[in-house]
Amino acid sequence: MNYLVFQMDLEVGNPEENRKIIERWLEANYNDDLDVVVLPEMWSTGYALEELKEICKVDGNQSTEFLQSLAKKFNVNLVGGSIVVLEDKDIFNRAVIVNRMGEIVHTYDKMHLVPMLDEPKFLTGGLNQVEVFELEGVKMGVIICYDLRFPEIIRDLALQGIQVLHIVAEWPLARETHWNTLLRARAIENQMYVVASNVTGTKLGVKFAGCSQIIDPWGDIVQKLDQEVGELRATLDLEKVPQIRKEVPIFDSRVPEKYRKL
Ligand SMILES: NC(=O)CCC(=O)C(=O)O
Repeated sequence: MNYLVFQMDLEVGNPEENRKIIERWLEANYNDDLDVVVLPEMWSTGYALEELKEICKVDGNQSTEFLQSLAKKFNVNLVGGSIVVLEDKDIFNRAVIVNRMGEIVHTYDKMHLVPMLDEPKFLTGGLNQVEVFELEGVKMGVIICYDLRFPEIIRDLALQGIQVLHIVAEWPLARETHWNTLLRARAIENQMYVVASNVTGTKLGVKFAGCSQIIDPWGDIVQKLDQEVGELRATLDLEKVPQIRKEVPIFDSRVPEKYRKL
């Protein structure tokens, strides 16, 4: 499965410009045998939290429709990062997954809101549990940034059978060590591929970590960026998932009846 992951430097509060950045980037980096393209968290707006409601009202569904037309134009599946969506009075931070035909196959609203970035003041946490989606017959999951700190939901996805976990993020440089460590831990403890797209650059006084990366089910880093704008390009060898789960059979060794329900 051939992946292309964008590490983006976005324009805060400017969805139109960010759509142009993504389209130009994909035009420059596209190739015919691509299966999945991954974008970061809140790529259309960044953390323009005070303006989000107004942006949502003016911009409407344009970013969702953009993802759908992009997928069709380039004949590629999109883990389309996340975008903000206004529903009644609530703003959700929503990951959108689109297949090659431009059909939305899955959405996920960020469940855990980040106090350090003031999210609870402006956003509503997702109401639904995490669910699996399929692209090209492969079971996958997506979570959003701070969710990475909550292994419960990732185990939930692993037990639902995912082989690839996507993390779309705007993770600050101040906590870069946490980012790198938790991504790797999630790959090792769940024996699955982890594909992480983060932003880079300094926005509204926050420097973002970059460090987008792909980690295999053994915990080895397949590819990783530093702080530059750029992309990861890698082929995931999905045979590794059952191989490693056979070699170290943690899913067979689990004793859930002994675990306290938290
Ligand atoms: N955008 C985010 O969710 C940032 C998460 C973060 O800063 C952290 O977990 O630390």
